[in-house]
Amino acid sequence: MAPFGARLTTAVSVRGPLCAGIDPHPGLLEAWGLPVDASGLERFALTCVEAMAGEIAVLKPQSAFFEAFGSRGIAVLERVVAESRDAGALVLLDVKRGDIGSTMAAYAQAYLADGSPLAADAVTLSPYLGFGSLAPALDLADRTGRGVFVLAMTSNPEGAQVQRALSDDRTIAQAMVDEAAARNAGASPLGSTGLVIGATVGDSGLDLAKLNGPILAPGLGAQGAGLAELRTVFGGALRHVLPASSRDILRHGPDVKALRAAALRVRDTLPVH
Ligand SMILES: O=C(O)c1cc(=O)[nH]c(=O)n1[C@@H]1O[C@H](COP(=O)(O)O)[C@@H](O)[C@H]1O
Repeated sequence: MAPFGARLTTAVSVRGPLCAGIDPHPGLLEAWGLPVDASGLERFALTCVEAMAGEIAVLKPQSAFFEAFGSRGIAVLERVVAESRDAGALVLLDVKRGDIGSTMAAYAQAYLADGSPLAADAVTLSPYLGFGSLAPALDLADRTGRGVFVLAMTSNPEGAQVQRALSDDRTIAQAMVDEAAARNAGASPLGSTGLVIGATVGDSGLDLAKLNGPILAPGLGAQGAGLAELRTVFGGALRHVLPASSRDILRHGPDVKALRAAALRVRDTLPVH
């Protein structure tokens, strides 16, 4: 497989820069008239795939909502990953994993190894056990043409306690940016070590000039961010940003056409890269 950074660049140039989240909140299942059980989860998630996987560049299923239903939920997640990819979308599996290196290698096998039932195109990772602890996942992703999005500055206000703390005159978040930049140095058109920076964080103080990698920007819609906030947070780095929205799109279901139209509407408000 070609490197993730290259595949993402192509997908965004063809389909536009939106990452649509598949977050089957129990409240959304109810709002769609579905039972809050594994069968409702399946209907919800596969409706999202039917509506969006043929049109949207990146789909981001949030693993927790599937795990909540145990093994039947995980089976649904496997189908979401496979069917979304079959329809041409890239799948970013939102698992926010981070562990000591030897265990991280097992998470890497689960999500980034060829042939694993849950292998996606990319995953979200948490570097707050130390960026270096993620090496087994970053290395495997590089070997298999997959990508990672490492949490740098998250959209929740509590994140600032850790992420904006200073260490050696730079914020912890900037240290994560610099680590990712080192991994991406020399890659063309774009490296495969991405970052997560919330669209809601305001003035981040981050220097993104050398990142040379994709930036996932959740917080669009339900968390209050729009185009103006994206411009404030990212300025000149906006061309590498993949804005993400979940609930603000999903509330338009269960009608497939209405859901698809909502996703396309959001996509078409975003700046073309
Ligand atoms: O990694 C993420 O996707 C993520 C990081 C972050 O800083 N903030 C954030 O909201 N997210 C995820 O993005 C999605 C946001 O959903 P909505 O607020 O419904 O658009 C959820 O799945 C969150 O877990």
